[in-house]
Amino acid sequence: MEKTPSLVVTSPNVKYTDEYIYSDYQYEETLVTKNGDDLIAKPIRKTLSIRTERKVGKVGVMLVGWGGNNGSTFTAAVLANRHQLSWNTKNGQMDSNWVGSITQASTVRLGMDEKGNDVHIPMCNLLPMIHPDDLVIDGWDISPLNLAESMVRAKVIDYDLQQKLKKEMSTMKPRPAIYDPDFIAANQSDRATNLIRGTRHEQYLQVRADIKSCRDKNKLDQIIVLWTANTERFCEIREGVHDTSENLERALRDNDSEISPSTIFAMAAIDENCIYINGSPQNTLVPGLVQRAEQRGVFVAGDDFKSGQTKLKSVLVDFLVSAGLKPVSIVSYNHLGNNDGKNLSAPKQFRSKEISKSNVVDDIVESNPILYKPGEKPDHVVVIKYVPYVGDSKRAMDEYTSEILLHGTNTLVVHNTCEDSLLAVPLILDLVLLAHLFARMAFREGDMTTWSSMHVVLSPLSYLLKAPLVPAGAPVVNALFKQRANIENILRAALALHPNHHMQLEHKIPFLMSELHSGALFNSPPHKKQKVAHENGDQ
Ligand SMILES: NC(=O)c1ccc[n+]([C@@H]2O[C@H](COP(=O)([O-])OP(=O)(O)OC[C@H]3O[C@@H](n4cnc5c(N)ncnc54)[C@H](O)[C@@H]3O)[C@@H](O)[C@H]2O)c1
Ligand SMILES: O=P([O-])([O-])O[C@@H]1[C@@H](O)[C@H](O)[C@@H](O)[C@H](O)[C@@H]1O
Repeated sequence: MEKTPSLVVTSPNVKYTDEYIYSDYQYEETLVTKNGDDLIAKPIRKTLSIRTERKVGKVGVMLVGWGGNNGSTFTAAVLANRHQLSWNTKNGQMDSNWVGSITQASTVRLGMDEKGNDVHIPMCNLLPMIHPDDLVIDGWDISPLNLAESMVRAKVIDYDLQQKLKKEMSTMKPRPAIYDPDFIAANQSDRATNLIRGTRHEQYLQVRADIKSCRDKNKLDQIIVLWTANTERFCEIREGVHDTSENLERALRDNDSEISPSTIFAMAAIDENCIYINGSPQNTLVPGLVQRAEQRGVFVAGDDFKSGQTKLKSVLVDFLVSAGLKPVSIVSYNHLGNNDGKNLSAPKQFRSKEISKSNVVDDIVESNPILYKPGEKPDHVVVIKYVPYVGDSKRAMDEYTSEILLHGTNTLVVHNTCEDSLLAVPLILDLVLLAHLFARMAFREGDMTTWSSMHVVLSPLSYLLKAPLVPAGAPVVNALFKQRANIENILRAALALHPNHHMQLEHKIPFLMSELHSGALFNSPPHKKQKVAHENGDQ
């Protein structure tokens, strides 16, 4: 395999030590105030110091729902890439890859070369990240099947590749899990034979013990617990139960029936100092759990992988509205035949998914008061049907109708067929890698003496999630390219690189064009030092 480019930033504002990358970054924003009908814009600038831990350590990912289509496919993908497996199909020999992962298969514009052409770098080469091959995988499932049997059941991986993975995956067996028939569809009961018995508190203790045993057995530095089990119904948030960390803990000890399995897993993860990520739409991360995460400084993220139909929606609606066109009707239909679709065929579980799939246009619509009056929204319908025959091959059909000039209309129709798990699994990898990276970053301003981590609710992961969880009071952003720019620019800031502005003035302003073509631009000294980046490391 060709050597991927490594990156060194030569700037007076970047300092590399053995332990950290330090950057001094000029964070700029424009503050706007309203004065009657006038808008007053005031640019501000803050000099931040950013510190990124270079050591990645040995990391485990513990999947809740490990035996599912996503869990077994994720495991297959990690192993296939680790062993650089190739396999035969009717279309010839196929090689392993991570297509669909932004960290492994997408690039970031780094800058321009001496000819003024853009230079791009793989996202995973910007800052130290876990290598997928090094991930230790473990997890739980209410189904007792080992991972090879789960892979066969999922019918996602090509047959010949399955044969090459079976032996190793047959040694992987999901740990018994927490099952509560009140939270997932009744049609899941036949799988539920691999269970942790006892009260909710006893189950919580067992999950903590599982995490400890995984950590000790594999000598892990960090574990990320990720929910890719079935969609649960929303839990009813109750005062005195879900509202504070203390009440949640008491309610758990009292075996309160409104505490869901996913909330128990999340609480156990947080209490074991493990990052917790919710790949499903239910409201696992109740207020008391977020408070607990804040108290303990443990990172959480959610909800619901943004893999296909919704991801496209967060691009199409952004394109339409930013083009001054007015989406007025959005109908998203899909059918699929996997177990996820079977679980979603139950009304309460579908409702969880309907919510996460429906809110994705709100921020885009609210950004344009020219087109939409306050509170006005497009008609928006979400339909999901379970059709066993098609299996994991989701068939999505969308219709977008927009008003155009002089009340004309434009209707876009999209048909999208895909193996749903092959779209979701790269997102699982990216969620793990990026959550782990953001957890290794710290920030301070001016003469602050202590470093501060990001807020424990990792909203930069919104790009990967349908219904992004954000810190209290923070705005929810769903527009896909704003979300991606958020990730890119945070990674760039950690290297004291300014956001990509795409102005390309070196190709538009004659004197800059001359500097570029004469080579003067490339020979100019780096900009002046803004602040010493702790010359001797962390003090
Ligand atoms: N494209 C996608 O596949 C996609 C996109 C977005 C969200 N999701 C969500 O990801 C989740 C998994 O999707 P999937 O296709 O792998 O579904 P799946 O049904 O194949 O896998 C879910 C697994 O979770 C297990 N399970 C159920 N309840 C459990 C519990 N309490 N503890 C442990 N295990 C439990 C089931 O036995 C099953 O093996 C679903 O909630 C789905 O809505 C999937
Ligand atoms: O990611 P996306 O394609 O918008 O949404 C998908 C739904 O359309 C699908 O029916 C469901 O089974 C998946 O879990 C996923 O949530």
